[in-house]
Amino acid sequence: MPTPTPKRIAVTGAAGQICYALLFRIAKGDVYGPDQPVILQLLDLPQAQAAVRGVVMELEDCAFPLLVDTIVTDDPTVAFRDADAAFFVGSRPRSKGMERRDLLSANAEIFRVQGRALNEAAKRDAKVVVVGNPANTNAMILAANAPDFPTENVTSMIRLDHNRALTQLAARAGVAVGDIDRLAVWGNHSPTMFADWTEAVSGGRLLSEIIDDETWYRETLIPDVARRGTAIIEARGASSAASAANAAIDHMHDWIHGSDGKWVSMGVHSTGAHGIPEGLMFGVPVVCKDGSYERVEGLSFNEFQNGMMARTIAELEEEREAVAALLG
Ligand SMILES: NC(=O)C1=CN([C@@H]2O[C@H](COP(=O)(O)OP(=O)(O)OC[C@H]3O[C@@H](n4cnc5c(N)ncnc54)[C@H](O)[C@@H]3O)[C@@H](O)[C@H]2O)C=CC1
Ligand SMILES: O=C([O-])CC(=O)C(=O)O
Repeated sequence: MPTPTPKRIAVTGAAGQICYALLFRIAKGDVYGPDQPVILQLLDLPQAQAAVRGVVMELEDCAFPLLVDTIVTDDPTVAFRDADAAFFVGSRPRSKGMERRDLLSANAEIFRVQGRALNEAAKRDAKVVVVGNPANTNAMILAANAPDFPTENVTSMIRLDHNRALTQLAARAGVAVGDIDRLAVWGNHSPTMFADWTEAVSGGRLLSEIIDDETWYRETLIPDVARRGTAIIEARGASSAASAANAAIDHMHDWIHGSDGKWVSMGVHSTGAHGIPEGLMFGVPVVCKDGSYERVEGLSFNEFQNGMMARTIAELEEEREAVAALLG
C-alpha cells in the first residue's frame, strides 16, 4: 500500500505544559491513527522558541516512525499553512484565585490575530479545537476573525468535563466508564457548565435510576465536575495538563474517526437549537461520524435543566458582550 500523504497538525503554545503531553501523543499516532504520518507545525512566542526547540529535541529522541517533519515558528501564518487540524492551546493559564473568565482580556487578542492567520493559511476543511481559556469565547473570536473558514470547523473543548463526569458517574453507579452513553455537558467550560445525566444510560438502564440519588447529582456531581479544574490547581499548583491533552486528543480523534454512535460533548457554534442563542460557542452533545459531527437535537428539558441552561447561556452572553469589539 502506498504511504499516505502526511497530515499537517498545527499546535499553538508548543512550549507549554499541555503541549508537553499533547505533542508526544500526536506524534505517536493517537489522533490520526497508527498508519498516518504527521507533520507538526508548532507555534509559540518569540521568547519561547528556545524552549520549543528543546521539546523538538525530545520528540526527535523518541524516534516516532509517524513523525516525518516538525516546523517551529513564531508566525501564525506559517504554523497554520495547509493545516489539516489545529489545536489552539497557546494562551495564559489561570492561577489560584482566578476564574477562567479572568483570562478573557489577557487571551482574547491572541485569538483575533490567530483567526486572521487561520483564515489566510489553513485548508478549508481543517478541524480546529480551541483549548486555551476561556475556550468557548476564544473559539467564537477565532471563528469571527476567519470569515472565509467554515464556522462549523471551529470548536471548543469541553471534553475534559465530559470525561470528568464519566469517571464520577461510573464510580458512583459501579459501571465501566466505557459502558456509559448519552451523557451531555452543556454550555461554558466554566463553573456554570451543566453535566447532565438526564439521558445517560449504562447497559440500557438510566444512570439516574441506577444511582437513584438526585441530591448527589445536583449537589455533588454537577458542582464537582464544574470545580474540578480549580481542585487540580489547588492540589498541583498548576492547571491540569496531561488530562487536558488527553481530552484534546479524544475530541479530535472522535471527530476524525467517529464516536461509534455514542454521544460526546463538544463546544460548537449554536444554530439556535434547544433555545441556545445563535452564534454562541456552546458545549452540546454530538455524535461524530465520517469526519463530521452531528448535534443531538430534539431533546425536551425539564425545569431543572432549563434553569441550568439559562445560567450558562447568560454567562456566555456576558462574555460575548465583553469581547464585542473583537468579533469583527
Ligand atoms: N479547555 C480546557 O478544558 C482546558 C484549557 N486549559 C487552558 O489551556 C491554556 C494553556 O495551558 P498550559 O499549557 O497549561 O499553559 P502554559 O503557560 O504552560 O503554556 C502556554 C503556552 O502558550 C504560549 N503562548 C502564549 N501566547 C501565545 C501566542 N500568542 N501564540 C502562541 N503561543 C502563545 C506560551 O508562551 C506558553 O508556551 C490555558 O489557557 C489553560 O487555561 C487548560 C486545561 C483545560
Ligand atoms: O481550570 C483551569 O484553569 C484549567 C482548566 O480549564 C481545567 O482544568 O478544566
